[in-house]
Amino acid sequence: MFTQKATLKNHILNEQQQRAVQFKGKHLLLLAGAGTGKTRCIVGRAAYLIENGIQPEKIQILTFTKRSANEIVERVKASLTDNQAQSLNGSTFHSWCNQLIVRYPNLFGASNYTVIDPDDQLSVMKMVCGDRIIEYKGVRIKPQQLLDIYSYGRNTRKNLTNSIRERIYKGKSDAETNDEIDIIRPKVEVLLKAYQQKKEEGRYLDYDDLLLVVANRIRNDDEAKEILNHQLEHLLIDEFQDTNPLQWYLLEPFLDIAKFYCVGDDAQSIYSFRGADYKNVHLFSERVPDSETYILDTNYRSTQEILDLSNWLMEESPLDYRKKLMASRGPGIKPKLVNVSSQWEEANYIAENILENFTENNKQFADHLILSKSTFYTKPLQAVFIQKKIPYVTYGGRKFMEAAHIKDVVSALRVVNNLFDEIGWMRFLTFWDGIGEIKAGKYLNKILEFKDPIDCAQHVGEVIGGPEGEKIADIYNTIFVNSGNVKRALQETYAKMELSLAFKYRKDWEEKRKSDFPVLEMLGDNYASIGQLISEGILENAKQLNGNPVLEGSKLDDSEIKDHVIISTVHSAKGLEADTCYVLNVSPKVYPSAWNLDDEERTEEDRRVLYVALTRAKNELYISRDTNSINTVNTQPSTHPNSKYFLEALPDRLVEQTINPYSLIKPKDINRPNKIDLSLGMDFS
Ligand SMILES: Nc1ncnc2c1ncn2[C@@H]1O[C@H](COP(=O)(O)OP(=O)(O)OP(=O)(O)O)[C@@H](O)[C@H]1O
Repeated sequence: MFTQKATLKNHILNEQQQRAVQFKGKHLLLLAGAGTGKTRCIVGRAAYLIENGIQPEKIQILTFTKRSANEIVERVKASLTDNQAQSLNGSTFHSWCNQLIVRYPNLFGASNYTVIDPDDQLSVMKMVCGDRIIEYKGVRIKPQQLLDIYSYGRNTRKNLTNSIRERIYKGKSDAETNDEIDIIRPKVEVLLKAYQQKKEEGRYLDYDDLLLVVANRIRNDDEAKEILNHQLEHLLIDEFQDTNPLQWYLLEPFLDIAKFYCVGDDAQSIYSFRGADYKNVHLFSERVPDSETYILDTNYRSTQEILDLSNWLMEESPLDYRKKLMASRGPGIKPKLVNVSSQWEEANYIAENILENFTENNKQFADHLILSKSTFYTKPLQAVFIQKKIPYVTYGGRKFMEAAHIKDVVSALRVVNNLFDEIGWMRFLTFWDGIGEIKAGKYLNKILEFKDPIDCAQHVGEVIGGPEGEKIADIYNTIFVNSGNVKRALQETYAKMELSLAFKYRKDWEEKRKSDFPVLEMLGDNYASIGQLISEGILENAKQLNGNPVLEGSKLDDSEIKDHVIISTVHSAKGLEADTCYVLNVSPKVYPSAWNLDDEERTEEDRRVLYVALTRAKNELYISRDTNSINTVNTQPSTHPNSKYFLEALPDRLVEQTINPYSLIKPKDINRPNKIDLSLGMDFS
């Protein structure tokens, strides 16, 4: 019987939510609008299952970011007593597959493989392009784009021709594009096959491989199904609208193993560029026998004014989202549409507004969330915040394990973990002064002839020779001896590399990088083996390490523990909410993007991006836009019928329109432009 205590302790549920949490059938799709309590239902469902006797380790929560996985698991733990949910597992798709591979190395046949991150993938692809210079020169596509085509094809399960069309030609299908694709397709094929070959030789798994390795095994091997059948009972999947065909290919065979609890909102699908297919939501009942669909439609986050604007935006769409959110909280303040004339002006008005809220309105910095389509656009804002001493963090930056100095140290561990890890060796060897790529390549050829790590430990010093050889052999041996104690291995390695690291990164060693190594050692303490650190650590964002947050760009960040404003891309803001939200640059040519105008699907995705942004606000919503671009549209409405600017037909009643009160006074110009003479200024004699 369902225990009221657990669910009521931390989250009150309405009738619809209660019914969803206590679902008795086999598979459920919980289809719900923004702020209607989807996260609350996932948390409640996990708590409900555990309270009703399901072992927590047989429940797997799948989310799109590590952050939301952690948040959900923490909330489940907090809602139960006696550490009941201690072993509950929440992870991303990649991380989950990786855990399965690590747990069953023989079953999945991937022991001794090294997981490579996007930077490493690029290194491999660059090597391939260097080896296949004729094909590479013939395609005029950058190595990163080749990887995009490859990953897009695998994630969407589209063929090479269509993947090239989508990634390189933005979906255009005119005759000219067809001819071009026909010419480059065979060369791209050669390069991608060489990339696959290179992965095979180095025993590398890229992120997509993790999913494919697990999916193919479970699909084709009854023994694998049988084993997992005993391990797993419930799969709780968040943001189901963002799953892509590859993820569905992975999930589908699990329908026989576990009960699915999928939660999603088709109006918040914003990942089609990564191959997400929100039709996974629409096709759910067809694809999943024994499934039911429940709906949640009462919004608890925002006031009705904020929802009226969000509802209007979706009603304007040619697609029928059938979403009309009603606020349980009732009316509040109208959203403000602030017209600014430059990015700096926008940044200043937001900063002033936040400071005013902080000093006069009793709000905290953490009550403010700033949303932008791109991180790049937020740079002036960050500069103004630094200048005005407003504490902030950014979401959507470089991850801890991807920082160069961390990768240097980890490369030493990688080569001990996998003797054939060419990328690891190249990084580790070239780290040392006096060893360039050519020398490193020569050493590598010899190193690859070693039989095993012991052979390598004994002879690597001779292969390299000189003091460098001694250092490398010393580090290799130290790690080898300490391979059962990851923290120790990291400590020793760092101690032996510290001087060289300090020299290599002398520009910002003290201020930025040095303090990351205690963090790396703490990270190491969480892993039982070096292999696990490498494969999982590369996937995990160390941002929330042992509850000690780490700043983007990898520095330990004190302000995270204190009060701070969050500056986030809309894509990283899924699931976030704040009292006051500022949505930056809601201008023509941005919503939708100028280059998406002739593509309805992309335009609609931009609409959903804006919808996600607007629905983050609880009480106050500020939307800013650049007056210069508005003028362009307003003066030419008839010549630009396809401008499709989302706010073009915005009814006055939905917003309060203001000119930035902090705006710089504009100089008064004359009406008609003067002519200029460009033949002046040069003496041709
Ligand atoms: N039954 C309820 N009573 C009171 N508050 C609720 C209830 N359900 C949800 N809320 C609150 O509403 C807000 C939104 O809930 P939640 O984050 O679970 O929604 P969501 O559907 O996951 O949102 P989104 O998809 O937009 O991120 C939260 O502040 C949550 O605490």
